[in-house]
Amino acid sequence: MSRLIVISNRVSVPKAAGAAGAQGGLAVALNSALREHRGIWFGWSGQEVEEFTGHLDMQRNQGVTTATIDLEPQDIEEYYNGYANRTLWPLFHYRIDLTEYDRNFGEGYERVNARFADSVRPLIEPDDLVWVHDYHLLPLGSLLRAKGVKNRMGLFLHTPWPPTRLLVSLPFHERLVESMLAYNVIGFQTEEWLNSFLHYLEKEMGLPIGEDGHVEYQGRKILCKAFPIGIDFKEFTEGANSDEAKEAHDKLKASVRGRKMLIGVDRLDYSKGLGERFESFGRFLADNPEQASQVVLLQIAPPSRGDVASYQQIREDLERKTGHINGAYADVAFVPIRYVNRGYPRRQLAGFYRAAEVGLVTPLRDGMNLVAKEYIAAQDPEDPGVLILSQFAGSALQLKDALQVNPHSIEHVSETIKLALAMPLEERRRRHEALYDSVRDTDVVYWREEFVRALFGEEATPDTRESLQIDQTA
Ligand SMILES: O=P(O)(O)OC[C@H]1O[C@H](O[C@H]2O[C@H](CO)[C@@H](O)[C@H](O)[C@H]2O)[C@H](O)[C@@H](O)[C@@H]1O
Ligand SMILES: O=c1ccn([C@@H]2O[C@H](COP(=O)(O)OP(=O)(O)O)[C@@H](O)[C@H]2O)c(=O)[nH]1
Repeated sequence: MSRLIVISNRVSVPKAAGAAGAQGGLAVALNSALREHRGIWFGWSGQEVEEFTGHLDMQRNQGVTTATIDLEPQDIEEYYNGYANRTLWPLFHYRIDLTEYDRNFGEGYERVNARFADSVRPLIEPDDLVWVHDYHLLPLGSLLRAKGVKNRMGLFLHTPWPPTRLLVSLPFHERLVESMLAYNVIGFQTEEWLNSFLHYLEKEMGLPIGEDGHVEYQGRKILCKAFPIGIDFKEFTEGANSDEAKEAHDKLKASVRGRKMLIGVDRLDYSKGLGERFESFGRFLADNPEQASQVVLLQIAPPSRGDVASYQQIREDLERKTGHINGAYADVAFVPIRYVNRGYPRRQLAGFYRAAEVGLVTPLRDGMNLVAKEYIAAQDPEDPGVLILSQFAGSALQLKDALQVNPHSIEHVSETIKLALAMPLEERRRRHEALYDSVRDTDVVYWREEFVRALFGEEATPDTRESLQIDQTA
């Protein structure tokens, strides 16, 4: 019977969890996918050990078996802080101004990918499906192939894939992309990132692209396809109806004392457009003085990747901007921006989302953005809030009934805040209904089933599909 072996940099075991909510959407989505499957989730524990031993820590938590390894300080510096978060992350988010090309980072990246391959290899049985996640582990599939793994293997990239003109600024880009072609399936969040990847294969490698998204390389067929990720709709909406969510809602509502509220929830990351968002809110206050004391922005921003300088800078920048706006518009009993540097459990977040008249999701570039979907799922359908969504988030391709904005345009976002706050109930309901249906129908279960189905490929049989609980009628 086939099992699913999921491999990602970060594994959501209590030991690795850190502050509530600081793990981001990948951990949230995979936890939910793994609960449904027999199988193993393998990755880094998030812990540091003086010297790498390869020791596997196996645990079973809430129905999910995890296997984790600890990494040594040089690994974390060169692989996680270095190549993953100072080279690939900014490059994949179109920020070549922040991208650092340090050869040591590349070496650390290859070393840690080799360590992942050595450690996970003994766990893989002949019938297993192997599902690798994200930019930390692009070459892992080819390293496993070199170790004799013949299983079907898939890669899902949670971030954007950059245009070819940007990607070619990466030294050894050819080697990186070629290593990805060891997978049987390569998945992206949206058609936009998929098309950028196919463009690279065509223009830089001269590979013909089949109409169905198949690429032929060295006699093998690789399926390249978009699989937009969703939220765990069932779990989230159950949580949104919990006492914890209601309490969080009521407390927050009481604290704003009749004022309208906008909410932002983002890891403290420059890709999330927080600086531009604060400036836009400041512009709204300046342009609408009659509303300036009647509107509050709650920004929840748990710190992320704090060892990387660009993340320290964004933190300083936001503190300065918050101080500036609050200094200008606060009075003794009121501050317009509540800027909170900590994470909250999702049940409480659900209560916060529901208490806010406007969800402000304005990344400059984002693979998907699950917060946008959670905001919709948390609303009261009778009196829903309005989602303002960046046109550069992957989720914008699905959430067409949101008020879409260009987050770089301070004026546009400021005007859209005004529009959202004044939107009549009927229009709010109409937009929400369409958004809600989309969030419900393309949830994380749908995403997982679609990807696993593709991973099975032509070898899927009713028996193996049943063993992975794939909908037999789909
Ligand atoms: O593990 P960290 O370094 O703390 O970062 C957290 C995660 O951030 C990124 O999340 C992405 O995945 C989401 C779910 O698919 C998607 O909605 C979002 O747009 C992406 O930014 C990163 O890709 C993950 O690997 C990290 O675990
Ligand atoms: O205080 C917080 C902040 C965020 N999150 C969760 O972290 C995820 C963020 O995912 P998203 O795709 O929006 O962005 P990412 O951080 O993965 O780039 C969402 O499920 C949020 O509910 C959370 O649980 N608590």
